[in-house]
Order: sequence, then C-alpha cells, then structure tokens
Amino acid sequence: MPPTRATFDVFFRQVPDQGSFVVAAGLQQVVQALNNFHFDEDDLAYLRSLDLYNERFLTMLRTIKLDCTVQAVPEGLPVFPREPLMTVTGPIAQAQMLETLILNILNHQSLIATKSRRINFAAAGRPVMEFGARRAQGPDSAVYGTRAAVIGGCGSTSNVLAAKMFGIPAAGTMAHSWVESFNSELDAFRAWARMYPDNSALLVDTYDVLGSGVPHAITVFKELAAAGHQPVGIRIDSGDITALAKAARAMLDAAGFPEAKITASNALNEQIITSLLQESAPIDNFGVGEELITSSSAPVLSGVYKLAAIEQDGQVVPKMKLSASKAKVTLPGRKQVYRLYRPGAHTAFADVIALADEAVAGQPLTAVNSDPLSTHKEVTLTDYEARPLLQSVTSAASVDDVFAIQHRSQTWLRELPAPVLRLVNPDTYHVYLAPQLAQLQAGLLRELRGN
Ligand SMILES: Nc1ncnc2c1ncn2[C@@H]1O[C@H](COP(=O)(O)OP(=O)(O)OP(=O)(O)O)[C@@H](O)[C@H]1O
Ligand SMILES: O=P(O)(O)OC[C@H]1O[C@H](OP(=O)(O)OP(=O)(O)O)[C@H](O)[C@@H]1O
Ligand SMILES: O=C(O)c1cccnc1
Repeated sequence: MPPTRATFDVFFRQVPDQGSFVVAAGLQQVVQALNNFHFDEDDLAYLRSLDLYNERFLTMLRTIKLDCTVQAVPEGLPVFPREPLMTVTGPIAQAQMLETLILNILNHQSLIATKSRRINFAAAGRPVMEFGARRAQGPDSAVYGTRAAVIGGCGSTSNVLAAKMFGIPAAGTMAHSWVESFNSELDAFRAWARMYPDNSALLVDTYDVLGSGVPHAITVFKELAAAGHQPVGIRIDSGDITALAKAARAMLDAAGFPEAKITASNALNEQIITSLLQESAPIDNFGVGEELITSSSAPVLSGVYKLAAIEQDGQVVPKMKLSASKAKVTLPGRKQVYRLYRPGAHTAFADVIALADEAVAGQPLTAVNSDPLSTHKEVTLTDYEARPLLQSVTSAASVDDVFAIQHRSQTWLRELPAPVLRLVNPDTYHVYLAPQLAQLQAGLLRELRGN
C-alpha cells in the first residue's frame, strides 16, 4: 500500500506588535532546505544510538527523496491571521518531518521582515541601514534577519556577509574606538577623511556632540571641500537625538554644508523614530540594530503547521483540530487564499480562504468571518476580482533579488486600505471563509463534538 499522503498548512493566529499584517519571508531558504534535505551516515548512526528507531525506518531515512509539493504565497506579500501562507502535500511521514524546519525559517524571517516594515514605515522614506548583527541571536539570525530586514524595507546593512550573500549594499559609518584610539577627535576624523575622502560619515558623539564632535567634523569637511570632495555627514548615537540633530543641522548649515547628512542611531525602533520625526528632528538616515534584528518588542511569530487533509483510498479526507480553545480550531481541507479587489481598481478590500476546488469567481459569495472568536456574521461579497495567493513552488525556483522582493512587497502594501497599515491600533483587514469551507468546518465541528 502506498504511504498515506497528507496536506499541512502553515499559518499564524496573531500578528506581532498588535499590528494587522505580517510580511511573508523565508520561502527561498525553505526551498533550499528542502532541496538539501537528507540524512548523512553519522546522522543515522546517532539516531540508531538512541535505540528508538528500527532499521526499516533508518533505511527509509538513508534513501529519503522528498516527494512533497509545496504551495506558498510569494515573499514580501502582506498576509493575515489564519491564512495558509504555505501548504505542503506529500507522504505523511515526509511532510510531518518538515514541520519544525519550515516553521523555523518562515517564522524567523517573516517576523523580522514585519518588524522592518514597521520601522521603515515610521522612517517615512528615509533610508534605514540594518545595524543589528552584534545583537542578533546568533550568526544565522544575523544573516537571515538581514535578508528579511531588506524585504521589509531596509536599504543597506553593516553585516558584510549578508551583503555578499544577498547582494545588499554594505554600509556603515565609524566606531567609537576609532575616535578613542587617536590622541584627539580631530586627528581621528582627519585620518578617516584621508582614507575615505568620499565616504566621510563621522561619528560625533564620543566626547561632546555640540562642543567638539560637530565643530571637528566641520573643520574636516572644510578641508575635504577645499580638496574637491563632498563631505557625507555625521552620525549621532546618544543623548537627546532631536535636540542634538537640530543644533548640529544649524551648525552644519551655517558652516556651508547643507548637503551633509545626519544619521541617527542608538536603540531605535518604530516608536522612537515616529517620535523623533514628530519633533521634526532633521534626520536623513537611520541606523537600526538590536530592536530590528531581534524584534525585541515582540520576539515571536507563532506560525504553526497543521494537518489539513489526508488521502485515503484515493479520496481526500479533510482533517481538523478541535482543541480545547476555540481560537485554535483549524481549517480543514486543501485550500486556496484569494485577495479581492474592486474590478479595475488596485485596492484590495478583503481576503477569502476557500477550498482548493471551490469556485471563487465574480459571482456573489456568501462568506463568514474567518476568526473563530467572532460572531460568524455572514456577509455577501459582490463586485470583486479574486486573485489567488498560493502558488506552486518548484525546487528549481529562481533566486529572487531581495530588492525585487522589497519592491513587490511595497506594491502589495499600497493595495491595502491605509487604516490597516497604521502602526498603532490598525483596522482589522477582513479575512472571510468561502461558503463550502465554512460548511465543511461547521460540519466537522458538529461531527467531532458529537464523537
Ligand atoms: N528625542 C528623543 N525622543 C525619543 N527618544 C529618544 C530621543 N533621543 C534619544 N532617544 C532614545 O532614548 C533612548 C536612550 O537614550 P540615552 O540618551 O539614554 O542613551 P545613551 O545616553 O546613549 O545611553 P547608552 O550609552 O546606554 O547608549 C535610546 O533608545 C534613544 O534612541
Ligand atoms: O543601538 P542599535 O540599534 O543596536 O544600533 C547599533 C549600535 O551598535 C553600536 O553601539 P555599541 O555596540 O558600540 O554600543 P553603545 O553605542 O551602546 O555603547 C552603535 O553605536 C549603535 O548604537
Ligand atoms: O556606524 C556603523 O557603521 C555601525 C554601527 C553599529 C553597527 N553597525 C554599523
């Protein structure tokens, strides 16, 4: 008898930081991990030593060749609670074995892409450099977190390995130790300017921002300008950034350097950046590290991997987890997710989760709210165009440029109603269940409760 095939869905129930959406990220690394999925002899020897597995199972692992099909939403897409962002169909033992691997990759990158999107929304178009490697939870989180940060809107990184791996501009300014290691701040700035005459971003807060840092930077900028170079600017990394940036801006302007840019850093996040800009702090660039790379205000995206269906005797049998908590009831069956647009318009107004073979075309659709904690009020959706979001993923999927993903993500975000994108108290975006899926879920609920 061939092994039972099964379909699992990846989805999350809650958005970090009380936001309304998550930016999906990590698909490319999932594809790479599945392409590379295998057990070495020393893996098998270790598993054998546990005395838990029989030889038949270990032989199956030795010769394993994944026979799973994957559907996923494209990276960068804003997605909402309960929507499958990936489905995996394959022999049940194989598809089950992939749970933790897939969740590890998607949960991490989607979390950081979402945090980055929030920070980049707050920065309102000003470039944000990713500065987090030193505070990331280990090397992998630094590298793949940087990839996700760029998907979420960052334009460059000080993580040179990530820059090399993903084609991201490597960027940075100067360390305090550079300034401290010279006899004077002025000597330190001059030495830097000699080496990098066209990349003179000087760190002005080692001793006294307004008393020495900015005046010394201005002295060096004058010397650079006299030699035909365009000074880049300064970085402020402590103190009251608004007050210091305003005073520094005035000093730079008065000295004839209105083009010199001010970069701010120091444990920045979306709230602090919003506050700085509300105070009209004249900041041109942000360097953001620890709060971004660890998503420290909301460090977990609790994406889950749930059985949705198995195949028995050639029949697809929907499966559902009932659970003691109403919020954890799952959606049975093989599914597709659609984003609904008004005909001819670029504004999405709702998503619909439907059974894979359920018709969701231009006809009126009687749908219910997908949130199991809602009152399940029916709505009739009319006058829409429906675009499917889950696409087949091939193992030979081309390696997308991270900036192409970032760009697509921004386009998809612009399609959403503005109140959904608010950083504070965003509107909930509507996610409905199509009628056949809603009926299937209700029927299975009755059946399982009856049992
Ligand atoms: N005008 C401002 N509005 C809101 N937050 C600010 C403002 N200026 C600075 N901050 C933030 O306040 C926090 C603490 O800044 P503080 O000046 O105490 O740091 P610091 O003196 O550099 O200390 P440390 O040496 O530990 O970095 C940082 O997260 C910083 O980004
Ligand atoms: O604050 P983040 O958002 O993580 O940005 C990166 C930080 O890393 C550096 O600080 P460093 O490790 O030298 O410590 P310090 O400046 O707090 O002393 C840099 O000067 C930034 O402040
Ligand atoms: O200014 C920089 O170059 C910098 C600072 C902290 C972390 N990464 C880069």
